[in-house]
Amino acid sequence: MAELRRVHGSENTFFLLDQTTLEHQLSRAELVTLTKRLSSRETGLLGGADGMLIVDDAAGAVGRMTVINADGSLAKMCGNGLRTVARYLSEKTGQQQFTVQTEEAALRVRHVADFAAGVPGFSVEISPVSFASSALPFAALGTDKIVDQVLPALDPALRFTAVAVPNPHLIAFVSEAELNGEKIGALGKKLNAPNPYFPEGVNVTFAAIEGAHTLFARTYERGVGFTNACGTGMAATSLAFVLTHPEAAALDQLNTVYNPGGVVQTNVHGSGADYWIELIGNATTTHLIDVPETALHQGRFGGAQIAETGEEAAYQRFVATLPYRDVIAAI
Ligand SMILES: N[C@H](CCC[C@H](N)C(=O)O)C(=O)O
Repeated sequence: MAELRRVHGSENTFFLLDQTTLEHQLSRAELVTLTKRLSSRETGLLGGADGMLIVDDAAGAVGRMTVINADGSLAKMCGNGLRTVARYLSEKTGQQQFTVQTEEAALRVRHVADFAAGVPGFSVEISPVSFASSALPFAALGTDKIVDQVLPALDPALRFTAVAVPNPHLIAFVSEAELNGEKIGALGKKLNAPNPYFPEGVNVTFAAIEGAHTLFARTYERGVGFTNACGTGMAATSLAFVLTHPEAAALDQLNTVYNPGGVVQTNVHGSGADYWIELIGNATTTHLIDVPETALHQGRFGGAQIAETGEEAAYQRFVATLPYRDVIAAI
């Protein structure tokens, strides 16, 4: 039997598979097929998911995380997912503070205080950060760097910031009303279909400034579509917040970022070419799932034995206490 876990950070939901526990590791092609089938919102397991997190061994780190989006594409990073992988590896090894190898970098993670009873918290490093057009990549927008800029090819009025952390993000600060408008969906679809501007796609985040150090963020994700939250998106948006709204945000200060699935805290550090962001939020395991290993190799999960952990009830009690329920209801 192999074990899958269903996990989430701010209800950005994944299946987690530790390849090191298998008799035979799944090939990349097998992982892609399994991810698409498990994640399907129509025919997937437990209502599908936003993708899959694969844990492997890594030299010089406690483990390696690979992220596969629901559509089978590879993601360079996943902030909400990394918190759940950090929790998994923390419980597996007994360590409270360590590094996890990701596609581009070994990132620091640590166990922090619970957000509420039954809602474990983890903090993860988001880096490396780049504004270079080659890092996202973007083209045909008449600029080498996008910081607080109107891009008429995309929208006549919004001011955009684009940053790789290292997965690609395009950010605009908008009114609360525009969080639930058509604009973010249309832009997300356009820039994640074949297009000359972001040839590899881009995660699109719209954020409303709710007050000093406080945002509400919504993301249309590359390889997925709308998600309840995007950790790297909220980290990238916090950096854009510091750079473009110095009256409301600053380096080395905690921000609170509400989202349709809950809330995280962020803290932007560094300067110039060397920013990094702390992302702090829940790391919740909702289900433990036993599946024969041979079935996983074939991309099947019929006959899976599923046990609920009870953590989702605790999480729901926690989010019921959060503000902005009206904003979420209107989305
Ligand atoms: N949800 C993730 C990001 C997934 C990134 C993916 N959609 C891409 O860049 O391809 C997060 O919490 O950071």
